[in-house]
Amino acid sequence: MRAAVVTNLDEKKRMGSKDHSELRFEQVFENMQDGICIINEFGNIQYINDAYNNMFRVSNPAEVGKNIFQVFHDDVILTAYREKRPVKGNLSGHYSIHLISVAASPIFHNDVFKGVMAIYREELFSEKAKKKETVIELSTAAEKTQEALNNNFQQIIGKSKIMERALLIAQKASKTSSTVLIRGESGTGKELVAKAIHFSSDRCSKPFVKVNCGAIPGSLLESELFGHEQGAFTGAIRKKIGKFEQANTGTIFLDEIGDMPMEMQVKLLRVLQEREFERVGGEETLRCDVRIVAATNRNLEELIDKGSFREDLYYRLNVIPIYLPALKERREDIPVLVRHFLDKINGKLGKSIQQVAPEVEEAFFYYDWPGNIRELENLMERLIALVDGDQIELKDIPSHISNLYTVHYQDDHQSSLINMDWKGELATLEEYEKEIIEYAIKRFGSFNAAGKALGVTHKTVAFKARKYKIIE
Ligand SMILES: Nc1ncnc2c1ncn2[C@@H]1O[C@H](COP(=O)(O)OP(=O)(O)OP(=O)(O)O)[C@@H](O)[C@H]1O
Repeated sequence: MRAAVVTNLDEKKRMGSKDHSELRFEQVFENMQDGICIINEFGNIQYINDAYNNMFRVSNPAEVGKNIFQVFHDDVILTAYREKRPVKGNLSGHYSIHLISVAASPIFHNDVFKGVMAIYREELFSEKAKKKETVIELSTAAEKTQEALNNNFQQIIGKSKIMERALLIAQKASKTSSTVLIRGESGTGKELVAKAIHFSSDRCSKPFVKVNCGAIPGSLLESELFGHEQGAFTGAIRKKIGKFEQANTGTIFLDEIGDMPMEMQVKLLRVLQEREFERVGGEETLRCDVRIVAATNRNLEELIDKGSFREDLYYRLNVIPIYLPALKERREDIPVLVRHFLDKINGKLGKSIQQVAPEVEEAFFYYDWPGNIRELENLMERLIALVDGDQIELKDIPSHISNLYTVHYQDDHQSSLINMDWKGELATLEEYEKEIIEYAIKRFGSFNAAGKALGVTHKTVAFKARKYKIIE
């Protein structure tokens, strides 16, 4: 079966064993103008072609191997995967400057589900697109340069393609009143983006109200969101206006939405659907005109599977999804962020640290930043406050980060095989392979990252690591 051959294509390509029919498939896909994405039965991206990369402004090594629930916000492929049936649809128009139609089909081999293949087509010449020609031209220009982001978005630092793309989508979203769901690990800038959306929208002079749905106990959240009447419960001494009323005509930012208790999710769903609610203990139904921006660092799809997040609410919130990449996914932004924080924090603390030493920059580059930009910002503030000279040196930074520079420096200068021609002898191919696999795992810290650097899948790295007894 064609599709079954296709699912194994990328894996086999990487394992170096493809037959002629697979090669032909690959050539066909690479030359197609339609974007192709193939995911396996576990939802991991197995293959994407060049057209897909161009359409979504992503790159193959960064995307392949990731799980669709982490990177995709495309309901068509997600539904085809979840329900194992063919699904057709359009992307909402926030992914690209053009309308993109998607056809996703499940792949079965001997009746066993093997994954999904999706085809993406930009409807460049459709009547709809023609009418929007001017808008498209403007958007094309906008996509090409960071300068096209307005002031609010320019405060959000990041030159990487992946970040630029997220910000452009957010800026487009700000021009609509649709609900936005911002996803990303803690400290990736979700709140910053939510504010930029509000202040770029035509509601900018109206209130922006934030609610941290994870920090407020379930019992209090209802009155926090919708308010209460006097005497509604013990302690309700006077009437309270809730966040939805406060945000009327403006924007409400529902942070940590994944932590909202189930019973509140039903109530929120009603507001999303009907734009109305009652205060706790009240009879009167109040209407509100509020733009909703929600954010989460949780995997909502997993929560839905576990039964702790409502699927209907998920679809209501996920109208315009925006994914903010972790800092380790956009390491090329680290120098520009460091520069930004040097300028910002020097000003705040009245200091004049000029720069970080090149070794520090290198150590920052190798570090994974689990706390993302918040962690980098806090560290820069600490360093700027404590360092006396005009440069931040390797000795100034925490050892768990500076050690990375030392390890890389030693690796670069002591790799025995790379410099082993002292006897004029070559190692066997297997010996080279063992050393490079060992080196990559040590250097990148995970099979996934090592695989990306070597251009193979994480499974291949794990397989070879076991084969050479690098790990048990
Ligand atoms: N791209 C960026 N440029 C400049 N500063 C940034 C950027 N991203 C985040 N920050 C800064 O990092 C800190 C954390 O950002 P923010 O609170 O928006 O993250 P978050 O994703 O909402 O985090 P959490 O999920 O923990 O609420 C803030 O001080 C913010 O100003």
